[in-house]
Amino acid sequence: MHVDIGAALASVADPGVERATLDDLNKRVAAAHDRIEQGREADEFGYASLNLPEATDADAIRAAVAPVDDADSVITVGIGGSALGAKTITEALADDPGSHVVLDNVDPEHVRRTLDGLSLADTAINVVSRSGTTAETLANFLVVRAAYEDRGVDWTERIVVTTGEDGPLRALADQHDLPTLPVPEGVPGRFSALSAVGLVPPAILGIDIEGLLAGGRTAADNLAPSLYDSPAYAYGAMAYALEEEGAKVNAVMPYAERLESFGEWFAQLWAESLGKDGRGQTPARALGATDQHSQLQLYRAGHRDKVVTFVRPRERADVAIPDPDHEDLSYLSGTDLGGLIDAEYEATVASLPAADRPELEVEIDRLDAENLGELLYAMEAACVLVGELADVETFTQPAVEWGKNATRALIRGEKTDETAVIDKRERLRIGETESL
Ligand SMILES: O=P(O)(O)OC[C@H]1O[C@](O)(CO)[C@@H](O)[C@@H]1O
Repeated sequence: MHVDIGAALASVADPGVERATLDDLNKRVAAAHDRIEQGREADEFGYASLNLPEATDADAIRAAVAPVDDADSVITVGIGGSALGAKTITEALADDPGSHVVLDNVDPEHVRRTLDGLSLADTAINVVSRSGTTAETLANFLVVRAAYEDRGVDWTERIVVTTGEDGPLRALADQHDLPTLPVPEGVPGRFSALSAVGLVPPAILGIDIEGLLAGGRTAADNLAPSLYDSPAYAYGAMAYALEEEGAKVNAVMPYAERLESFGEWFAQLWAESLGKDGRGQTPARALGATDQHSQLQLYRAGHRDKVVTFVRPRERADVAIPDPDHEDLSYLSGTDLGGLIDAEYEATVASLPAADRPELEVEIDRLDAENLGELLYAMEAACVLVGELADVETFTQPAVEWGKNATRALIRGEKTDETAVIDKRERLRIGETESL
């Protein structure tokens, strides 16, 4: 994996980072690296995330999924970091990405349609919740369990549960003596892709989880006291410096359909870790080449408050473009789709500095287990570095609790501080809808 930060230097971009500023920042990168390494050595809460490639027991995961690894499909019931890592990995690496469906929302129509579309006898259930209490996950699990029972499929024979030591999900697993895996100690969900939290569906679907962990180890080995020696820290330091210069939005634009969910995973990692104390880059999700025809106008000519992060695998599949039978399409003759998307990548990447806008490039050799594991780990390490440089609480997410408390009160019909806010919310309704 390599990162190219040249097009975000102030010499070519606004906002941009002066080389001297970056060199000064590198002194703080060295100190942050020491703090991170100290946290890793002590397996400190949060920093333990960066020990997963060594700490994760791939054999234990394979043993836990053995009873269900003949399944044609997997349904993951989880949300946030308990779903996005597995979703990213299977979308990128599964022979059939459609063999992993993820219920990470409680939209009744979507849940019903998803369950109706599955042969439950051939589908393994992967339930994941670090806390074991998340309402969406527990509600969806109860619905999934009832669907298995309604169709006469013994759900207790088709399930793996990954959860913490306490909570209703752990109690349920113990009650039914279900195969369980522990969530990694001291690792927030968004950092847990390279643990059982992210690796159970890949293991069931025959993906090389050992290769993912090896890639994570490669990225870990490449952490260094200088950003000029570490792709992960180069990315993190430049993203931080760009935010300081006004780049409040980080649009992640992978040029690979199978990395679309990577953008969703990155969004939680970046937003939930760094959105603290009135700061944090807003992660925008884009996809190349598609969003050249959608969001690129804004990235090139909108507010000077963005950096675009391009991600691409160098190796591409060969899909020939048949000779065109119209002279206006003669430019397509002799190339293939891989050549076309790479030309579009080069053109779009260059179009940002051509409009003196910053962009960062992250490149992997190919989309395989090792390279994806390296990419995931590197972005996690970059995020931890930004948290150190920004001096925020990278590993907690207190701001999400208000909504959870309000939801529980509304469901229970209780009057709380939160429901009082809901009741007196400022409204100015325009238009008519039928009142239910
Ligand atoms: O794994 P759990 O405890 O169900 O939490 C799911 C997600 O919800 C959050 O706690 C936010 O509410 C995320 O940090 C986490 O990934």
